Amino acid sequence: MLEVVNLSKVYKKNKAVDQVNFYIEPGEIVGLLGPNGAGKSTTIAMISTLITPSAGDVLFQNQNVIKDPKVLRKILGVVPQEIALYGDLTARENLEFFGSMHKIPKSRLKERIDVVLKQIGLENEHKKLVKHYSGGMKRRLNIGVALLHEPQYLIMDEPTVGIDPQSRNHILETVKLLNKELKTAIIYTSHYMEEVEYLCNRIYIMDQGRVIASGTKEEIKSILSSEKMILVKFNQYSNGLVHELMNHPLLSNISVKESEVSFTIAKGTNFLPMLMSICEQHQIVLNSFQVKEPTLEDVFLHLTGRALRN
Ligand SMILES: Nc1ncnc2c1ncn2[C@@H]1O[C@H](COP(=O)(O)OP(=O)(O)OP(=O)(O)O)[C@@H](O)[C@H]1O
Repeated sequence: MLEVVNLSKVYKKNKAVDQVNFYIEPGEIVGLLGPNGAGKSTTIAMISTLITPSAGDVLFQNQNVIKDPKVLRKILGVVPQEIALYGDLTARENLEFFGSMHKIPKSRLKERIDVVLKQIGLENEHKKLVKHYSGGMKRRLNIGVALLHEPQYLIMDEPTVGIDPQSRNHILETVKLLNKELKTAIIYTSHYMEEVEYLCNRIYIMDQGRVIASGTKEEIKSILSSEKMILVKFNQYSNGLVHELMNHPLLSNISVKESEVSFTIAKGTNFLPMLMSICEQHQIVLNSFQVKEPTLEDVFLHLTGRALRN
């Protein structure tokens, strides 16, 4: 098990990471979800022993890896957020270079490179210079580099930022496959809640350096179990009606998108008749009234009063 205990990083007065605790067991996919600046990358950099914590510990099988990172480096692969590749080399040459840095013996490295190129779907593109790759292909190769030494644990820092949908799907499926077939444990950071919801067994939601919620998807969503989420659509946008809903004492977490309004309300409240009469006052037609399942985004909004994506 890999574990972080009361991990903190302070830059001058800014607490980038503030007493974060979490763990990942072998074979799990754990999500680290949070908006830009939440502290995900800093947490990962500390686990990867790239930066030194201001306080707290990183433990692998109860051994402190900050003091002695050798064991961890053998079993951990890290996919950084920034693309770290050489544009004037081909994919194969990049893998050869990074493989030699990991001190993988030459005979074994060739075999590993062939396997990795297949895993990342670049087996037919390995002779191209990386500077001629699309953004998505570079992202895939960035992942390949981290897979060369067959890590049991893999950390992926926002691996799908800024790429085309096809490459994004390929990366999501690669993550699933690595976990299913090789039992690789994966820490997946993202601010795309749908990715984390799709991939992860357990999730930690971070905001402003702290973990503000954690558990399985179901456990996290049950934070909202005393409330129901409602989405209503009107025939047109009305300033007066929106103003009235915003100030309604029974509603919270109101979000308005043109003529659609979503909000939460205590379970057991029959709001429909009240809404009909508000619509009548403002001469607006209610086109639909839908009770929806909470998402991780809704939980984040509930806990912080802000949307996950900015
Ligand atoms: N080297 C640094 N010096 C000073 N402040 C830093 C440094 N690195 C990060 N920070 C600050 O720490 C906070 C957390 O940043 P971090 O990059 O860990 O967040 P994040 O959740 O990974 O965000 P993103 O999704 O944008 O990568 C931010 O306020 C950031 O400005």
